[in-house]
Amino acid sequence: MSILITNIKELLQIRDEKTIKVSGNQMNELPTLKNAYLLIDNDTIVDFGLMSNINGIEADQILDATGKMVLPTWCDSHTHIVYAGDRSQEFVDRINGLSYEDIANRGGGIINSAKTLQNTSEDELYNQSIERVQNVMKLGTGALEIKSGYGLTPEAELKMLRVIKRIKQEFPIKVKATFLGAHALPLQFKDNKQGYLDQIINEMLPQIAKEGLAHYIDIFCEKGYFDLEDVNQMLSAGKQYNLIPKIHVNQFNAFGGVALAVKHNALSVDHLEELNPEDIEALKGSNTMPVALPSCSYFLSIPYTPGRQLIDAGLPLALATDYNPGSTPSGNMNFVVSTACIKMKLTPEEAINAATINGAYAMGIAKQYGSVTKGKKANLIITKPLSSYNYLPYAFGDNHIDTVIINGEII
Ligand SMILES: N=CN[C@@H](CCC(=O)O)C(=O)O
Ligand SMILES: [Zn+2]
Repeated sequence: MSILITNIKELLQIRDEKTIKVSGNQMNELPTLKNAYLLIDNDTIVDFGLMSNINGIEADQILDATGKMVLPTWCDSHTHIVYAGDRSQEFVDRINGLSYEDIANRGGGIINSAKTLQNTSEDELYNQSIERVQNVMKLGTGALEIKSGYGLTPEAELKMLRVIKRIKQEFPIKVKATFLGAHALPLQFKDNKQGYLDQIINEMLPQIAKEGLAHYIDIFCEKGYFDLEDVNQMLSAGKQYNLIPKIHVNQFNAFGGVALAVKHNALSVDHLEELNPEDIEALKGSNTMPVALPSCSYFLSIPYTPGRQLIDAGLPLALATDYNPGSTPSGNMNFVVSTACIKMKLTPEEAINAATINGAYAMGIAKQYGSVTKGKKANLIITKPLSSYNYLPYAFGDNHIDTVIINGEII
């Protein structure tokens, strides 16, 4: 099956196969082609160019993109999209004055979601999760990193990871799984943190490795959750099973987690709402991608990651949703891109780079996703007719998407 997209007003994010991330000033460059065509063969982008050179190209299906933009689908490198139930009551509690921390301290928060998930069957968890996956695909997301971490027992963590595996097998969207056993301390280990870490290391990790259920390992490095010593222990244990680190760090407090993650050669450091000059220094010259989650800042009314400062320091930046029931009940990457421009002062070029090629890098898939490149997967958004690509982040909250193609399939 081949698809030819013709008369594209502007084809965005065209790159050669060597570009796997963009940093600093390069982030403000978005290579494009005006009045273009693009040819898909099965699941792959095989050709693109100017309409004036289209002569003789044929295909099974023609899509006319007059007035429309075509760009790579979003790569959402940080989600918790597999969860059970919701926490809308906690949302109301926060409106009425409780803080996120107050709610966690009285047994709500992550522990609340874990309780619900433990009492939900694997099939039911799958059904609730795929509804969200189908929605984000329609919103233009073509790749998803998905974390465990709402199980907090060996059975429930494995249940989450098996659901992620099933999603990976059943849907055209690219999925990468991350094991986040160290997301919070379960109540039964309230006074025995090492006991829980031992359970992760001795019971969960070997089984996860045996079933090939995860690619990455994560830990919530935060006051009241897990400290630097725990991070060391967890990331070293993960390494024994070839799990690459991607960590939650600096959401509420900055105390050296970024440098430690870099020392462990983490693929990404995510959140960074609190950032010290030492953190920026630690990231310079590393292979670690800083990831901002602006919808989380929006929803919790916490500071936005100082993305401008990171980019101005010559660093790369990726954007992701953090889709989860507690701090970000939304998987809309279009909103993330708008919010990064409006609140973090990224330019549209920087935000699009951060949500495509750099997002792909932050989930280890940049060789096949994140740009319009011959040989890469045919994951594309065709917009409605737009005056320019600036209109995408500018007119926030509206749906500007006409068609989504994932793995060569029209969604
Ligand atoms: N910060 C830690 N984990 C999630 C949210 C956890 C929750 O409230 O359920 C996050 O990335 O924001
Ligand atoms: Zn998260």
